[in-house]
Amino acid sequence: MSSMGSTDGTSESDATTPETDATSLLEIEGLRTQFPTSRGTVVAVDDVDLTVERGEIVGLVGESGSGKSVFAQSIMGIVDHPGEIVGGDIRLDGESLLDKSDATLEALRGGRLSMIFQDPMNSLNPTLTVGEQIAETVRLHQDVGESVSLPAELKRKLLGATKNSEAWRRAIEMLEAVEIPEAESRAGDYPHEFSGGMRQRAMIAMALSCEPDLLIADEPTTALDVTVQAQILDELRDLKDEFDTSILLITHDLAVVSEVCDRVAVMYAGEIVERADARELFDNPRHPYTQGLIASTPRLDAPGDKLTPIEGNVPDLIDIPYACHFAPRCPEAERECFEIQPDFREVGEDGHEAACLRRGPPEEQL
Ligand SMILES: Nc1ncnc2c1ncn2[C@@H]1O[C@H](COP(=O)(O)OP(=O)(O)OP(=O)(O)O)[C@@H](O)[C@H]1O
Ligand code: NI
Repeated sequence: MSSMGSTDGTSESDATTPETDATSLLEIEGLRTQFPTSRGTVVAVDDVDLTVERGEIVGLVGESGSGKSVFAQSIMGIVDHPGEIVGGDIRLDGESLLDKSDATLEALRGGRLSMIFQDPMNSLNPTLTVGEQIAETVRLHQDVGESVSLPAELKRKLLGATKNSEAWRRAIEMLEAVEIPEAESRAGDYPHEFSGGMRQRAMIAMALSCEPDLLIADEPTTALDVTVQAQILDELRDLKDEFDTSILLITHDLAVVSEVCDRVAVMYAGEIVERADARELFDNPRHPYTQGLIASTPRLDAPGDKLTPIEGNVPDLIDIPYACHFAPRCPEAERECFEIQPDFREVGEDGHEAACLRRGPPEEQL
C-alpha cells in the first residue's frame, strides 16, 4: 500500500515487520536530530519518516524554522556540532548510513549523495574557474583526481594542463546540460562573473557531475527571481530523467513544489504532518497546517487572490509542551489536540496521510 513510510498500525503487516517491497532508494525512519543549547535541547527533527523512490522528486515544505535544513544535513551526515542524530535510521539502498565511518560518508557525499544550497557562492570555490571545479568533481568521481585540499594554484596547474582531458570535456557537457549559453567559453569564467541564475545552474552541474543517486536541493531557487526560478526548476525535472537521479527538494514555497514534485511531505516544528502525491496535496489538503499554508501562498495561476496568513509563529523547538505542535495556531484545535499525540491517518488517495486528530475515518475523528 502506502510507500510513504506509514507508521500507523492499520496495514496488514504489523509495525515490527520490515517492508517486504523492494527497498526504496532512501528510507528514513523515526529520525531525531537535536542540538544541546544553553536554553535546553532543540529538537529540530522529531521522529520523522520519509522515503524517496528511484526516479522520484519528493518535496519537503514548511515554514522557516520547521527543521527542513537540519533534516537534509542529517541525511548528508553534516549536522553542525554539537547537534547530533539521536534516534532512528537513514538507509540508502537498504544500507544504514548511521554506522558508516567518516571516510565512507565523505566518499558517499561526493558520489551517490549530492547536495545543492540556496547560495551557490558558499559552495563554489571563488579561486577556481567554473569549468575547473566541475572538472575536478568529475575527476574525483572517476577516482583519478587529486586531493580536494590542494591549493588553488596547484589545482589550476594540474587541471590547466589537461584542458583536453575527458574531465574538462565532461565539465563542458555538464554546463551545456544545465543550459549555460556558450558553455565552452563560460567554463573559463570565475563564479563571480556569473549571474545568480547561472551560478545556481553551475552548482547543479557540479552536483550532477558525480552522477549521484540522490540530489538534495535545499531552497535551490529561493534567492532567484521568479522567471529564473521556473526555468531552473524545469531543468531540474529534465535533468532528473537524463541523469537518473532522485531528488529531495526542500523549500518553503508551495508553488515550487506544485510545479516539480511527484510527492510532498509537509513539515511543521520538527515533524511531518501530511504526506501525499503533489497533485492530491494541492487539490485536497487535509491537515489544518497544510490548508493554512496553501491559503497563505500566492497561486501562480491566480496571483491576485486574497491571502490569509496563518496566525502566530513556529514555536521554539525546545520542550514543546503540547502533543500536536500545531495546536496553538490551529483554528480547529480542541483540548485533546494539546494532550494526545496525533497518529497518521489515511485521508485521501494513494497513501495520502495526515497526522491530525480531527481528520481521518469519521469514527476516528475527534
Ligand atoms: N547549529 C544549530 N544549533 C542550534 N540550533 C540549530 C542549529 N541549526 C539549526 N538549529 C535550529 O533547528 C531548527 C530548525 O532549523 P532549520 O534550519 O532546519 O529550519 P528550516 O526549516 O530549514 O528553515 P528555513 O526555511 O528558514 O531554512 C531551528 O529552530 C533552528 O534554530
Ligand atoms: Ni533551511
